[in-house]
Amino acid sequence: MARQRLNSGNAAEKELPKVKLNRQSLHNIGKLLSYIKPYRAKFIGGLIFLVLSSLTGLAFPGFFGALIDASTGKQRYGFMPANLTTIGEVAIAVLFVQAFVSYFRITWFVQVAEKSLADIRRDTYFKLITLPMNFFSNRRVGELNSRISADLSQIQDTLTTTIAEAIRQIIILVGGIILLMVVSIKLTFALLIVLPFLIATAVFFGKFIRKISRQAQDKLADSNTIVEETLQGIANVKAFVNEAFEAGRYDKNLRDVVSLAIKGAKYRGLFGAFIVFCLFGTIFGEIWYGSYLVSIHDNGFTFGKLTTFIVYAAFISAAMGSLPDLYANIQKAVGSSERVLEILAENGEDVSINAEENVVKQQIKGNLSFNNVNFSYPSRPEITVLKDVSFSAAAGQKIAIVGPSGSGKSTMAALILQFYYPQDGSILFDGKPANEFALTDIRNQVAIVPQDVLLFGGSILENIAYGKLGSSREEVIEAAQKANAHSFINNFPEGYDTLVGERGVKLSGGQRQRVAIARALLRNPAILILDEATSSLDSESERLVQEALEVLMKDRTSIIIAHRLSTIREADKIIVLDKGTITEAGSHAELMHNETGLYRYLSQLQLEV
Ligand SMILES: Nc1ncnc2c1ncn2[C@@H]1O[C@H](COP(=O)(O)OP(=O)(O)OP(=O)(O)O)[C@@H](O)[C@H]1O
Repeated sequence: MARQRLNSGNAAEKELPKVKLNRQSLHNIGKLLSYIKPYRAKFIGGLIFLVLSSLTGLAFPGFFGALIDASTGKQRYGFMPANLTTIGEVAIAVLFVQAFVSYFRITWFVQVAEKSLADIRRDTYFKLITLPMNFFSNRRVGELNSRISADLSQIQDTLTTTIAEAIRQIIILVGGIILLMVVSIKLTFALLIVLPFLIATAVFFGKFIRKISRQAQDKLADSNTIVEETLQGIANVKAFVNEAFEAGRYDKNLRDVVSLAIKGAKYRGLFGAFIVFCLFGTIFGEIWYGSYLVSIHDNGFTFGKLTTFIVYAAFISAAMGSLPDLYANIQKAVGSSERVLEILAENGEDVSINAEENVVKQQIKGNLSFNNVNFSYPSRPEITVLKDVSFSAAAGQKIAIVGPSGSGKSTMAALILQFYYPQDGSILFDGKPANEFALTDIRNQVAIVPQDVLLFGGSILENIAYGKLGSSREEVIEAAQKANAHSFINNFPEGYDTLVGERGVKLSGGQRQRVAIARALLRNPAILILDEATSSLDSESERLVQEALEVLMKDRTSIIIAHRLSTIREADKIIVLDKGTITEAGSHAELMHNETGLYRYLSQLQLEV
C-alpha cells in the first residue's frame, strides 16, 4: 500500500514510476517470481487459504439477513432453520474457520515474501558489488542505493500484501455482485450503474489531491535542504553576511509550501463534500428504495434481505474503491522488478561469492609492465586519458609516477588493479598478459594505500584485518607495530577494539594512513600502489608515515603516485606523465639534468614553496 506521510519533508519518498502492464512486463515479473519457487508449497497453501477466507467472509452478510429474519420468525434460507441459536452456532463455526485460514494465509505469505525477498536482496547486493567500476562511474551511488531499496520494498509490499489483497478484493467483488443479484436484481442494477461512476470520480479526485500534497511535500523538502545547506556551510553564510539572503530564500519557500497546502485543503474539502453528498446519498437512496420494497409485503423482500443487500453493497464499494490503488501498486512493482532484473542481468566481474574460490591460484612475483597502453574511460570514450604508455618495473623496484593533476596517474593505478581494461596495448604481470591470470589473483596480490583512506564503522582491529580476512590478533598487532600504528592505538582506552567512524573516535589523516599501511602489510602483496596523500601532514606524522611506508615497500614492487617530489628521490625510476603521455623517465639525478624537463620544473616549484 502506498504509505503517504503528509508534509514529512522527506523528498526520498517520491512515488515510484508506474509501468504499463503488458506481456513483456508480466514476463519480467514472472522471472522475479522464480524466487518464490523454493517456497512454492507455502505460497500455494497461502493462495488456497486466501480464497477460502475470502469466500467465508462473503457468507456473513447472509448470516446477518438470516438472523434478522429469524428474529421475526421468517426463514431466510431453505437450508438454515429460522432459529437464532442454530444460525449463531453456524456463524461462529464459519468465523472460526475464517480465523484459522486467515492466520495461516497471513503468516505463510509473509514467510514466503520475506524469504524470497532476502534471496533477491542477497543476489542484488552481490551482483552490485561485483559489477565493474564502470557501472558505478555512470551512476551516483547514493541514488542507486536508495533506488534499489525503494524498489525492493515495493516488491516486498506487493508480495506480502498487494497480491493477496487484490485477489481477495476481486473474489469479494465478483462473489458479492453474484450474491447481490440473488437478493435483488433491480437493486443490483441500480447500484451497478451509479457506483462505478462515483468510485471512478472519487479515485480521480483522490489522485489529484495526492498530487498536490506531494508537491507541497517536495517544496517542504526543498526548504529542509536550504536549512541543511546553510547549517553545513554556516561559516560561509556568516563570512559573506548572507543571513538575510538565506532567511529570505527560506521564507519564500515556506510561503510556497503554505499556499500549496491551502490549495490542497480546498480540494480535500470539496472531496469530502462530494463523498458525503453523492456516495452517502447513493447508499441512502438504496436503503430508501429497499425500505419501500420491504413495505410492500407481498413481494417477499424482507428486512433481512435488505440488510444482506446493504452489507454486500458496502463490501462491493470497498472492493471497487481499493482496486485502482492495488492496480497502481502492482504497476509500480512491475517497474521495480524490471529495474532490479536489469541489475541482476548485468555482467559481473569474475569474483566468486565463496571466499574459498577466490584464493590465489597463481603467484605473481612482482614484475609489471605497461605495453603501449591507450585508454579512455568507457563513460567518456572521446577523451583518451592514457596515450601509448609503456614502462616496466622489475620485481622489488620502486617506481614513482609524477605529473600535474589530471594527467592520468590514478588511472594507471586503476588499470593495474583491473578496474578498467585498456582499449589498446597490454598490461603484463611477470611477463604474462593480465588476462592469463584470474582477476582475483591479481587483486589479491596488489594492494593500494589510497589518498583518502576509507575506514569501516567497526573496530581498529577489524579495519586492519580487512587486508587479510581471518588473520589473528597477533598478526594484526605485528602489522600495526611495523606500520608505526601500535603506540597510538594503544593510547586509546579500548586499544585495538576502539570503534572508528561515526560512533567511535575519529582518526587523524596520518593515523588513518598508518592503519591503511598496516592493512596492506597484512596482505603482503607482491605489488603495492601508494597514492600519496596530498594534504600535508605535520612533520612528526609525516615522519611516522614515511617510516611505515619504507617498511611496507621493502622487497616488493612499489608504484608510488607522488605529489611531493621530495619523497621519491630514491625511487629506481621516475615516470613523468603529462596529459596522459609519458614525457620523461629516469632516476631523480637523470631527470634533474634535463633542464627543459617538466620534472625539473615541478621540483624547483616545490622547493620554492
Ligand atoms: N571514472 C572516470 N570516468 C571518466 N573520466 C575520468 C574518471 N576518472 C578520471 N577521469 C578523467 O581522467 C583524467 C585523468 O584522471 P586521473 O584521476 O587519473 O588524474 P590524476 O593524475 O590522478 O590527477 P590527481 O593528481 O588530481 O589525482 C582526468 O581528465 C579525469 O577527469
